[in-house]
Amino acid sequence: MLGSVFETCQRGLPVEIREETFSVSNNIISRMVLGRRYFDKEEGNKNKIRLEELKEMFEELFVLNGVFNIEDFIPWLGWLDLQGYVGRMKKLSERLDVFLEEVVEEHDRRRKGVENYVAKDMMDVLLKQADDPQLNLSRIKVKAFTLDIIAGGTETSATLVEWGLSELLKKPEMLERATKELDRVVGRERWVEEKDMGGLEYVQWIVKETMRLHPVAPLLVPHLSTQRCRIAGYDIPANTRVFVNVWSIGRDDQSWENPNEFRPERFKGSTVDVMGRDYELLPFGSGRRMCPGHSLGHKVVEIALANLIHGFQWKLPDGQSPKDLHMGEIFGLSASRSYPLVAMARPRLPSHLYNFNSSQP
Ligand code: HEM
Repeated sequence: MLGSVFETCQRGLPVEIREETFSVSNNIISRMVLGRRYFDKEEGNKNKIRLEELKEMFEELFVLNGVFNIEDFIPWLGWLDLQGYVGRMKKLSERLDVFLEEVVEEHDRRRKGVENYVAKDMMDVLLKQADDPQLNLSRIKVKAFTLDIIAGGTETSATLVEWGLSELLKKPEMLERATKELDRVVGRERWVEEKDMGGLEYVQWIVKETMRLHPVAPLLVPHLSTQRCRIAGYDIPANTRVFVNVWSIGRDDQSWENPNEFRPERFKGSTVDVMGRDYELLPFGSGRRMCPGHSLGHKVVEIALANLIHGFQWKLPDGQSPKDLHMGEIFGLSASRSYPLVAMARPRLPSHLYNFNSSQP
């Protein structure tokens, strides 16, 4: 990501932040789950799918997961598909399946005939489990599980880093404070590493504040009550579909002072965290069904944002002032920016640090 941003600014071009953040989070998750990068920015690599195409499919997936589909509530209207969502879902599912089939087949070929094959990635592990008939893990379940993890781990982190940088571009004094902290803790001779994060208090506050104002799943994922219960005076019968509005909870003036303002310092001396224990801040949900990737996702967002701030001086393109930067969001399962963030970057570290070896699989 850093090498790609560097190349773009060397050419004097504005950086499309989302392209970069999507690419980095997707590469991380794809190498963990599928064993290699399956996606490429460039066209024409026959072993890889165009990243742009995947991004477009995931955006559609998140929009369709969040839409209000009339037939979910009035099932007898189902055959009409009044809003056309079901048709879109089927089309998308076919497109995603082509990719997933290819991945499963590649993994199957690799394992075939190899005695005591040692799993190299998550899909290998799943396919090995699927060999056991007692587990009832069909091929379709392996594909569904894989899709959940890739989609859950890509869109979310990418969206948050884009929001974080947007907020900082709106408040240049905060960007400056974060840059100074990075210079003090990391210095200008290297990139930020995971072990540095403990000392980067202000950057950590920025990430928490971004998650408070821009929870990527504003209504979490729909839940179902298993038993009858009463919350804040409301009776909720068993088997009720429940939405938890973490977007509103994060902006509730009973819990937060000046809730609509982006103010990372509010976390100074506060023990409120994002791990599901503090109900006023629930970007990953809470309890049994909270995000299983929360620890990874949190780290990816922190390290990606920290390095973007550390490695580059950022400003909005000519003619755009911070107050003009539009902060509207799209409503879907995830709340991303309605207008992608575009910004100008200038390298601020010694030039040899931008020489990246991109030979990783
Ligand atoms: C900063 C990044 C991330 C954020 C903000 C985030 C947020 C969330 C939220 C809010 C939920 C729903 C929880 C609920 O309804 O209570 C969720 C579920 C889920 N997330 Fe994440 N997530 C992130 C990263 C990841 C990563 C990296 C992975 C995979 C490695 C992942 C995989 C999943 C899966 C599979 C679920 C569904 C869990 C279930 O239904 O039991 N997420 N995530």
